[in-house]
Amino acid sequence: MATPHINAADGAFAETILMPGDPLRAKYIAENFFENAEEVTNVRNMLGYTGTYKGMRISTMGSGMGIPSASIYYKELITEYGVKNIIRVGSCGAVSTDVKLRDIVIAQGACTDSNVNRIRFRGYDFAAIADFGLLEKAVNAARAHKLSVRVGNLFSADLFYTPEPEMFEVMAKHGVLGVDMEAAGLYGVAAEFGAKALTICTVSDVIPSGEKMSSDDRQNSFNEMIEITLDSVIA
Ligand SMILES: O=P(O)(O)O[C@H]1O[C@H](CO)[C@@H](O)[C@H]1O
Ligand SMILES: O=c1cc[nH]c(=O)[nH]1
Repeated sequence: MATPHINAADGAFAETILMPGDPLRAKYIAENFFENAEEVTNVRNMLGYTGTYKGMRISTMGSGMGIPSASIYYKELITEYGVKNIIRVGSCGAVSTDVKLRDIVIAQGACTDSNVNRIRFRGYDFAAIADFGLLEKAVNAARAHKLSVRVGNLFSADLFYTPEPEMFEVMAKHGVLGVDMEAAGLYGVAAEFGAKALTICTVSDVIPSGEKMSSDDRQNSFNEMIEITLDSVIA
């Protein structure tokens, strides 16, 4: 039922939902990839839509930026709307020049400087990992599209503007592929409330070289990632 943050009717969401941080990317996904898309929620302009993709009922909704915002929507979608599979379709910053602008990164796991998973896991370190079935299907869909993807660790940061930029080198040394702000929180919420989760990101900037996409590109140009994701969920 409706919550303080989601004003959709009961049953308004499909079991599988694609969640970018940006609500206008959710609108773009609904308008350009779904058939019969209908807006189902708009509290705070955090837009959500349900339609079909190749005959399968599917939803998309923005999560906002950062683990605290996104965790509210992830949790309510699971516990109040029966959502079973959440796939974050985000952007990330590469921490090494081996990872290029527009590369697609699938987060098998996510490190973080956020305390949320320690709060929910009684102070211990929770290994924030993707659902293997969703991950495997996404990799297979990328192969079918003849697109190479990077699979590995992201780092979900609380601060976009970090006071500790030297950490990017430490991350690169440890094989982290990029920085986002939600994946580790999504994996923690999914584990706590019994849903499946995956994060797929397109590299929107390369931190060591300073290359970056415009906000318009981040909103409207992630078609390859969206196609892989949608084809993986109908597989
Ligand atoms: O493009 P989205 O999905 O919002 O993801 C990334 O972009 C935002 C920061 O600019 C953060 O939410 C980060 O995780
Ligand atoms: O969270 C993010 C997303 C894109 N680029 C970054 O540097 N950080």
